[in-house]
Amino acid sequence: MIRIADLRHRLLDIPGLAVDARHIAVIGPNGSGKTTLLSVCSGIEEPDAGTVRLLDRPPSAVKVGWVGEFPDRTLLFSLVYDEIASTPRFRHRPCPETDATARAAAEEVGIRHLLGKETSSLSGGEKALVALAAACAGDPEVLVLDEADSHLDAVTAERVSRVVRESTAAHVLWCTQSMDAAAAADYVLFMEKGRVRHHGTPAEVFSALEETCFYPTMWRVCR
Ligand SMILES: Nc1ncnc2c1ncn2[C@@H]1O[C@H](COP(=O)(O)OP(=O)(O)OP(=O)(O)O)[C@@H](O)[C@H]1O
Repeated sequence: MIRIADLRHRLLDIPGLAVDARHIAVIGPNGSGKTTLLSVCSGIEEPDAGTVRLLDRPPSAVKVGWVGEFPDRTLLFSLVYDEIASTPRFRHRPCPETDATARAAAEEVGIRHLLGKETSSLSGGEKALVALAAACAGDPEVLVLDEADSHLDAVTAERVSRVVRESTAAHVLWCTQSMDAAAAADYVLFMEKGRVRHHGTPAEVFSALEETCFYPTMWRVCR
């Protein structure tokens, strides 16, 4: 369960919200506060006021895997292997376990062939996959993806969706500009000007957005 109460942070103004769904898509116009909400829910930023609880705990007490919109800005290490291994290393896991975890995460995301490469030599999409592998290597309880699909071709985006579907995370908070991807979520939050304007199942939320550019293309085609 994700619970938000009296949350105010910069433009965010969310009086109350309780979501008991696994795959939650966060959508809305540019500048509506999606990244800000994800940052607060991940514990990256402390809210100015109010509370966020993930699994009945503050975000700082939850294992959160974060995949940002611009992996260029968040990858810390020069080697792909070290980037993925950094997650278990930061948790002081023993070396053999760290090695096995890093290799398994790379395998899961389909980038084992990149393990020996320099992160600076990767494409944008490859960097996003490395960031996802590093997030998965932490065995996250909550996985947060901020437009992680924005640099990916359709096949790679599907691979990311599969990894996310198969992850053991109790919640996946996924901000996306792909309304077709959001339509496949269990729950959708539509943000506007810092507020959650609509929330519910994809059918509930998109029925309110039918005349806007936020209506999924696949649904429009199939109507
Ligand atoms: N560190 C910051 N300090 C002050 N204002 C900020 C900061 N980060 C974001 N903002 C402002 O908060 C608003 C919401 O930004 P945010 O990145 O959360 O929107 P978004 O919905 O994720 O947008 P996009 O779809 O363009 O990524 C924007 O107007 C932005 O300028």
